[in-house]
Amino acid sequence: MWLALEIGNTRLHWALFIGAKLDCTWDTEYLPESVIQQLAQSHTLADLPPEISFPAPCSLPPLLTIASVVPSQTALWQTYPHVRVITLEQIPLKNIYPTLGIDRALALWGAGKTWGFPMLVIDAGTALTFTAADANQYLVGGAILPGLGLQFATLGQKTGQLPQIETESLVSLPPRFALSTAEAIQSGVIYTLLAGIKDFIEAWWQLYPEGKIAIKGGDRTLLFNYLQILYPAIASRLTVEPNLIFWGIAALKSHV
Ligand SMILES: Nc1ncnc2c1ncn2[C@@H]1O[C@H](COP(=O)(O)OP(=O)(O)O)[C@@H](O)[C@H]1O
Ligand SMILES: CC(C)(COP(=O)(O)O)[C@@H](O)C(=O)NCCC(=O)O
Ligand SMILES: [K+]
Repeated sequence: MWLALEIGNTRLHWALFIGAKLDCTWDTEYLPESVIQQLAQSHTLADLPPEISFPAPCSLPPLLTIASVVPSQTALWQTYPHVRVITLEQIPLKNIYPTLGIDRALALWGAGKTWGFPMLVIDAGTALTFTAADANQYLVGGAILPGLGLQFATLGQKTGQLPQIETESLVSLPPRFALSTAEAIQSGVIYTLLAGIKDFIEAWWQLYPEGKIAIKGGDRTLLFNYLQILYPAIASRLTVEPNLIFWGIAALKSHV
């Protein structure tokens, strides 16, 4: 049994593996150093700090594997006794550049190993990223832009009169030409984000007409639902899967 931890820019994503089998996954907030120390000293479920919200009714896995794009958080978690931090060199993709995010590399590897290459992964997380590899598992490249939550947060924080829009408050598509401030922000951010995603997907299919696409990240469901309404032909070729990074980690385990 082993634990995997993906550290994103908003929160922590956990997975419990039994051998190579992904048993369960869950998310938590960032945890303070005191909780990490408590986790390190825990031997049974009863000792566990409640913040971990560990779901398995059994003894604690000794090994923790971390994939992080937040250096300050990596440093914090390195105090855990049996920790393994995944680095880019361990990922068999070719043509990767040294500062590529480990989350992007792992998600692409996990998706490609599962469904095949060419593969494009869209990560609708804190940042929204596109990351693609060709049939020979060469990184084609990608793009990074502010994610849905970050676009709303930036408008709320860097202007004098705009309210903060919460992504949880979004349900149906806003009117395109809005007559209130809140809906005008929603319209601007959502329709341009979806048009941008559509444009990247079309460019991907220009390059690789049979190229596969997977979407992950905290805003995946919301964006996928909107895509189904606006661009159903595109949505029908997308696979929604939150655990691509953990699949990537599992695929590495058998590789190294
Ligand atoms: N419980 C939640 N806590 C935080 N963000 C959430 C939650 N549920 C959905 N989200 C959405 O997920 C996005 C962050 O994506 P996520 O993939 O979790 O982040 P990261 O991996 O970058 O830490 C935010 O923009 C937010 O809209
Ligand atoms: C682009 C990211 C910030 C995405 O992080 P996330 O939104 O998943 O927390 C992360 O993958 C990162 O820091 N990448 C390094 C730069 C690059 O990939 O080129
Ligand atoms: K991520």
